[in-house]
Amino acid sequence: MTLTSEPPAFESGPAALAEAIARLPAEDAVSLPLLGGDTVQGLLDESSTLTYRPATPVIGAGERRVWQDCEVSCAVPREGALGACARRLQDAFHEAFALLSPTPLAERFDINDLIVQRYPKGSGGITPHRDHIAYRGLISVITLSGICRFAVCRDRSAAEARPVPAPVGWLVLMRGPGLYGLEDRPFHFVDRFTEPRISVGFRHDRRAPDGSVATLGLSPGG
Ligand SMILES: O=C(O)CCC(=O)C(=O)O
Ligand SMILES: [Fe+2]
Repeated sequence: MTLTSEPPAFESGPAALAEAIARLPAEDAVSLPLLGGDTVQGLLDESSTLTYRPATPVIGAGERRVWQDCEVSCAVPREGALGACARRLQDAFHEAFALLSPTPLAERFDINDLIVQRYPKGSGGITPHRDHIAYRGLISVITLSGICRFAVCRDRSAAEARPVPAPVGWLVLMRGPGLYGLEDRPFHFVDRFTEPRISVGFRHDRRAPDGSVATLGLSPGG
């Protein structure tokens, strides 16, 4: 039986996370350093053991079409390093929420959706899109390796693209519906893969049955 992994240390504390969250109504997405090299390596090691499938290359129809050029793994074990990172992130967000008044999110928020994405060098990335409406509150993406451009933009044509730094170990934090009572979702995209890249996304999916990664990840009696 595998032991549940220890939670990682974060390079940004609750105050820095709170400050980042408070900027989201105006900026749509912000980023900050989160994980040191050893932690990133542990997550990379685990990510290399997962099973991947090609992302559906085209989703949506007509003008709403989105192209995706990556592999995805949604089968992330809850008891490993990625699960421990999700739990730590969830706790850190709640510590940050407690520092902010009014509260940024007046609804349940737990991280119950983990996805690892692998993009080859030269990938077409993911064209401008909005994340699914079921992903509420805060959307987190941590870069584990590689280089690309992550940008927020005004529409599907990538108008007014504004890059959000996403170096290895950094958290890109994007607002999801419900944050500060805002229900719209920012358009964003990833492109310019000058190196292969691996990212991990942490989200709250309103459609998921009750039970966050935090609860699911606990070993019996733990
Ligand atoms: O890999 C990333 O940085 C996240 C890309 C994205 O926007 C998504 O998967 O919805
Ligand atoms: Fe997205």
